[in-house]
Amino acid sequence: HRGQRRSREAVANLPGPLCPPLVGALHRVFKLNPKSFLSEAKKNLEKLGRLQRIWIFNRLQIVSSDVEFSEQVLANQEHLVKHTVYKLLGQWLGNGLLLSDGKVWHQRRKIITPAFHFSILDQFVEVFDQQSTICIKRLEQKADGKTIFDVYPFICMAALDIIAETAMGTKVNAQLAESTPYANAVNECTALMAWRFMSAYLQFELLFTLTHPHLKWRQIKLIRTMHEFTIKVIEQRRQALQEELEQKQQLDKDQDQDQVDNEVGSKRRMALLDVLLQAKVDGRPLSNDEIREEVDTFMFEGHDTTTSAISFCLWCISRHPDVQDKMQAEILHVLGTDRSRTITTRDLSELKYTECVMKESLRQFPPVPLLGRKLHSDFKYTHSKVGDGIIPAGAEILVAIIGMQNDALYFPEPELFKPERHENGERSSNFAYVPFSAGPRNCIGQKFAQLEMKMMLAKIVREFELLPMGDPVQPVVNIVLRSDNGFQMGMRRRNATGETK
Ligand code: HEM
Repeated sequence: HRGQRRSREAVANLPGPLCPPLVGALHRVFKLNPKSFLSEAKKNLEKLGRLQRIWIFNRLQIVSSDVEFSEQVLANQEHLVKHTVYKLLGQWLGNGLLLSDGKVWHQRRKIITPAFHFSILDQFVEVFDQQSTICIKRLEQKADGKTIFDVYPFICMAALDIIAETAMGTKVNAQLAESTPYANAVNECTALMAWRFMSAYLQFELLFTLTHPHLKWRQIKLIRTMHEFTIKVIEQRRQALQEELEQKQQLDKDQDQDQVDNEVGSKRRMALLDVLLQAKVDGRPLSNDEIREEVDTFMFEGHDTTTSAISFCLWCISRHPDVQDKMQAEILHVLGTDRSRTITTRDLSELKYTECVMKESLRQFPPVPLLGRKLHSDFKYTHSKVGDGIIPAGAEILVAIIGMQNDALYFPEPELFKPERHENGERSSNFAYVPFSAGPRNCIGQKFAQLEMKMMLAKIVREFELLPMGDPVQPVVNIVLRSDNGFQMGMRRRNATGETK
């Protein structure tokens, strides 16, 4: 009780809604759902300011759209434990990089970082190119200039194919008719988790189990399907690597080095999984289960976020013909008229305006709209407006990326879609724009995601004119940011020089 009083005193300087003793702001929580979340948050922001404290029972939540405060949270090297809400994903992702903390996270982050090295990502660009081509073929059926459709499922399947092939080196054919049970399970499980995330009580495993036993059973089955598949792939890759190593040693004995490299090195593309198989922690390799947790984490983090990012960006492009024209001219200039030519990392690096379009869409619609930490010790902060203070151990902090990136203080007229604001890279604070987070727990897949996004956007805009047809997006927070009514648009094919018929 005394601890409670101390905590309440510690944050008394921060504004917050009325929080009666015992229950706290429970009345507010009942009002929240994914649809109301963003509008309620906006109302609170206008009423209470950028930094707020909210008590729910005896749990303290600090909600920050305040760049000065968020910077200190994100850059902090000690407070790296995730918010309780992330536990929802625990049975699927285990101790993978997204959820782990402490020593496990430190060690894993260190050995996984080289897996995202430029030389590895460079090989993946070929996969991005090939899978985007399949995506375009599938979109053709809708591109009659008249049909209104939701682009989301098309992008989602392409993103799933991309992450499976790059993370595991295995095709799952989500985009083709004969998709694997694994691809279906990832898709269904992601949807189930997003649905559970929508409700305050379904997030708790016990309450979910008690109220929806059939869905709990389904969840167990889906997770088992995914885990069995991932483990099988890991065992196969481990064996293949071993065989290659033996073959290389044999060749080494008889031939010169150049020939060995040619025959073995060029055999196949590395997958993120191969890097994990060769990694060692304190002299020992990772176990199959540890590797599985990481591969599952890539599968989840690496397709849901990019699908949201690409879908929102395509929708923004469809609603801004002037932006689309400028982007299309750049794509034509850099990639030329031969659509069969393979697109390289170098080509992508020259698409400067396209990059600004991506940045602007990630600003307005960040796929990860909020992120959260749980404090295991007191957190001291300094602040030019509310003064210096302490957030007590046990509290949870939510950093509202979406709030900071749509703040007129940092982005004048934030509701306007203006890629040009990123052209000279000027920003009053680096931490006002953090779609991939920042600091020690930032997104390890940032470069991967940017290359994938650029490839898909460039190829789709080169092939089709996106038309402003259908209803506007209705952003909702479903783990990642999605749109409640999909991403509606029309499309019309372009000829090689970019004109539409
Ligand atoms: C546009 C796409 C993406 C966005 C906006 C995004 C954003 C983020 C953000 C904001 C975080 C921090 C989460 C937190 O603090 O709780 C994060 C972490 C992470 N992301 Fe991404 N991400 C994207 C794509 C990817 C991809 C493609 C991969 C993998 C291939 C990936 C893998 C991860 C992992 C493993 C973490 C946890 C890192 C750690 O805690 O050490 N992400 N991402």
